[in-house]
Amino acid sequence: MEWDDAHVLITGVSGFVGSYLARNLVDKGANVYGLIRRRADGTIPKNISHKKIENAIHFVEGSLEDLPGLAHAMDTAEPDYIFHLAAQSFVPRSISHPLETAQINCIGTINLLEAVRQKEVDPVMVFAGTSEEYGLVISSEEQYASLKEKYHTIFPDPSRIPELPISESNPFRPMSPYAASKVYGEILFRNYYQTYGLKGMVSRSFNHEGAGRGDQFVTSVITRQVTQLKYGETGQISIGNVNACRDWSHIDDIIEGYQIIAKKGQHGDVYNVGSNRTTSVLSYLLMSIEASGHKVREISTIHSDKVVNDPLKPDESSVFGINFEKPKIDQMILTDEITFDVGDGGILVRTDGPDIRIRFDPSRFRPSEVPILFSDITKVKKLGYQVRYQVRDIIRDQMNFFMDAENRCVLPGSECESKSQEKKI
Ligand SMILES: C[C@H]1O[C@H](OP(=O)(O)OP(=O)(O)OC[C@H]2O[C@@H](n3cnc4c(=O)[nH]c(N)nc43)[C@H](O)[C@@H]2O)[C@@H](O)[C@@H](O)C1=O
Repeated sequence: MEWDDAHVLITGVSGFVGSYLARNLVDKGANVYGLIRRRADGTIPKNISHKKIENAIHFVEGSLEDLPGLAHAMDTAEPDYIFHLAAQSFVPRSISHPLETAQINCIGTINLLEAVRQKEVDPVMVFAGTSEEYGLVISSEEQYASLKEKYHTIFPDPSRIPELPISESNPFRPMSPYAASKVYGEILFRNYYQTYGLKGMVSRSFNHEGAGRGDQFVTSVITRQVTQLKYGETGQISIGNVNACRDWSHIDDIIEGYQIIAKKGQHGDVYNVGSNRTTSVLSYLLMSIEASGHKVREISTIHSDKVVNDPLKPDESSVFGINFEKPKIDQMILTDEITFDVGDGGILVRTDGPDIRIRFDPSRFRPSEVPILFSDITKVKKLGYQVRYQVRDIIRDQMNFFMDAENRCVLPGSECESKSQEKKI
């Protein structure tokens, strides 16, 4: 894709996605401008120094909450393209800090659009929307009945069951302040196109992961702990809801998706970007254990008597009327043949090496949960999008990242933390 000499402004350039996208666009010859908050201590964000792009991009100091600063960024960058990635993106944080989330994700987005409108620049803009906007997706009649009992009302009522895979016309049922803030942002983006003619498009990206993914997200939570276990730095793995199923993509696929939408998408339109598969948190964990060198033979719950032999055995039976490759344990979770809850205490994993103990940590369970995400990506594929990576590729990259002891370290104030201090400019 041609990016030579294009001026590209990225909000959230120091984040996980922003830094991958910036590296990729620099390699393709773009002039990349990154909106970045002023850092009193003059340090370079870790994601930027890891990607070795501190001298390859132009930093524009500013924040989404500061409209004059954003207007200045337009003058400096004169953008042909804007990727609006900056956000408070951690769902539990939005539950504990809803106002902060709204300030950054809602007010920040309208500030950006206002800066573009008032400055009369004319960039093509891509908004990082999310599969969380779909939120509560109905996967079976039984699940629908139990959700009705729990929430009393499901709005809007499903027009088909299962509502899977999720296409762009699925209804919004956001389940967190984060998800609601993204619905606001995307509708505003589309509204600014309809009302003012701003060339905004929306990528509804499903979960995307890779080396350097934020510490708090489940794929990093898992691969870090599995690596720590390998090095004898921990005795067990702590986790929350292992039944949740996600459509995990490799970050390198998702950043191509953003670019394809920018170059080939229709202004004012919306595109799912995902991998058209779904995998449980439990499978991600078991696959990570296998990636660390131990074949998984059997799992059994600690405080109850649920047992599954050979849980990662490939299964190609159809679920939701769709044939797709998944492990046996996911077939069981997706058809409600088995579910795990806090009362089970955890899971003992028998491998061809040591037994591994997984503890269910009640503080990691969410008060409102999105049970399943599984994308229909027909629309973005028509623009040329392709899924190149499997879930095991993501796990491999994350495990390799955590093989480096500095990357594994998260304990504040510890010796390894001081060694991994961000570089000074
Ligand atoms: C597309 C979307 O993708 C991300 O949102 P997310 O799906 O909430 O991502 P996550 O990695 O925090 O959780 C995934 C699942 O994993 C379960 N889970 C179990 N145990 C732990 C656990 O210990 N930690 C976490 N974080 N999750 C756990 C948790 O309950 C949930 O069901 C963000 O990028 C968001 O910005 C976004 O837009």
